[in-house]
Amino acid sequence: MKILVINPGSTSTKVAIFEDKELKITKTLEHSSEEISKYDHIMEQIDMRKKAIVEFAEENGYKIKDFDTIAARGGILPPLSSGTYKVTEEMVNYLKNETPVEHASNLAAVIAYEVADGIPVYITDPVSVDEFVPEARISGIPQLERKSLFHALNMKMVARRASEELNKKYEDCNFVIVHLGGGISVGAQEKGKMIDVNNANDEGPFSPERSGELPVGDIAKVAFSRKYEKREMRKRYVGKGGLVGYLKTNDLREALKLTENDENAKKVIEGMTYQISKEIGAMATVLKGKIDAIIITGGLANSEIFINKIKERISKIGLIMVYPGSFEMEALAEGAYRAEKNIESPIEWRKR
Ligand SMILES: Nc1ncnc2c1ncn2[C@@H]1O[C@H](COP(=O)(O)OP(=O)(O)O)[C@@H](O)[C@H]1O
Ligand SMILES: CCCC(=O)OP(=O)(O)O
Repeated sequence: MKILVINPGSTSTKVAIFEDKELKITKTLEHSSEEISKYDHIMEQIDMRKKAIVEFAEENGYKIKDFDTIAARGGILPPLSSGTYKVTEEMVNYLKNETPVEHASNLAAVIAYEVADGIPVYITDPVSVDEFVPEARISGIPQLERKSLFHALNMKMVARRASEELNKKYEDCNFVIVHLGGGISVGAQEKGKMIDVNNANDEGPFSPERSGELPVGDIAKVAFSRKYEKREMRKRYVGKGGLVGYLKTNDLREALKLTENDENAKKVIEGMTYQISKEIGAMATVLKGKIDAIIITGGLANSEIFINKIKERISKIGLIMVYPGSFEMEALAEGAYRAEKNIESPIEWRKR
C-alpha cells in the first residue's frame, strides 16, 4: 500500500512516502518567518504548500493518483477523542470556513482532500484532541474555558515509545510530555489520557514564533488602545511572538548562533528554557509528582545545548527521556494503514 503523508507545521511542511509501514522517503521544507508573514490568513497558504507537496511526489517518481491513501495532520476541529478519522467534505468545509483558530495543521486535510480526487484521506490524533479533567477547564473567569490544543499526534506516539522502553503498559504510565516545535506543548498524561496541557497557541512558554502566556492587564490595554488592527495584534503573539519577536528568527539554530556574541540573545534563550522548565514543574504537580518520566521531543530537542539548560532545572523531578524530532509521519501513516486494512475502523466525524 502506497501512502502519502502530509504534515504542515508553523515553521515547516513535512512530507513522506510510505510503502505499507516502511518509510521510503521523507523531506522537511522549512519556512522562514519572512515567508510565512506574507500571508494574512492560513488558507492563503494552500497553493504554496500544495505546490511543495506535489513537487515532492513528482521528484520521487510518483503522481498523486499512484497513492492508495493520503494521511494528513489533523487540524483544529471541535474537541474530539484520540483516534483516526476519515476526511469528508463536511470536515474540509469546517476547517476552511468555521474553525475558531487559524493554524497550519488546518491546511493538511484541506490540501489532501483537494489533491486526492477520490483517494481516501485520514487524519489521526488532531491538534484538538481533548481529554481534560474538569478542573483543567477552569480559566479564572467564568466566560472563558481553557482549550485543549496541542501536539497530540507526536506526544501520544512518543509516550508509546517511552512506555515500551520502560517495559510498562502505555495505559499504566504517567508522563509529563514536552513537545518543542514551532509551537510548544507541555502536558500531563495520566494513564494514557492528556488530562491537562497548555494551549500551544496562546498559553504556556514562549516558542520559536509564539508569545505563550502574557500579562493579561497589559494586553487588554494594548488591545483597547487600537494601536494595532486585529490581524496585526494576533500576529504579535502567534507568528511574530517568541524568538521571532525577540531575535527576528524562528530557527533555534540561528538564535543559538546569536548567543555567541549577543547578550540579549543569551537572555532570551535563558528566559525560554526557564519558562519551559517552569511549565514542566507545573505539570508534574498535576500528576501529584507520580511520574514515570518527563519526555522531551520536537525539533528544538535536537539541540543538546538547549536541552541541557532545561535538564539543569528539572533533573530533580524525575527520569528524563529525550526523543529529538518527531514520530508524526510514522503515526499518520500507521493510522491510515490500519484504517485501509480494516485493522481499526476510522471514527466517523460529524460537526456537533
Ligand atoms: N538540529 C537542530 N538544532 C536546533 N534546533 C532545530 C534543529 N532542527 C530543527 N530545529 C528547530 O526546531 C523548530 C521546528 O521544530 P518542528 O518540530 O519541526 O516544528 P513544526 O513542525 O512546528 O514546524 C525550529 O525552531 C527549528 O529551528
Ligand atoms: C496549535 C498546536 C499545534 C502546534 O503548535 O503545532 P506547530 O508546532 O506545528 O505549529
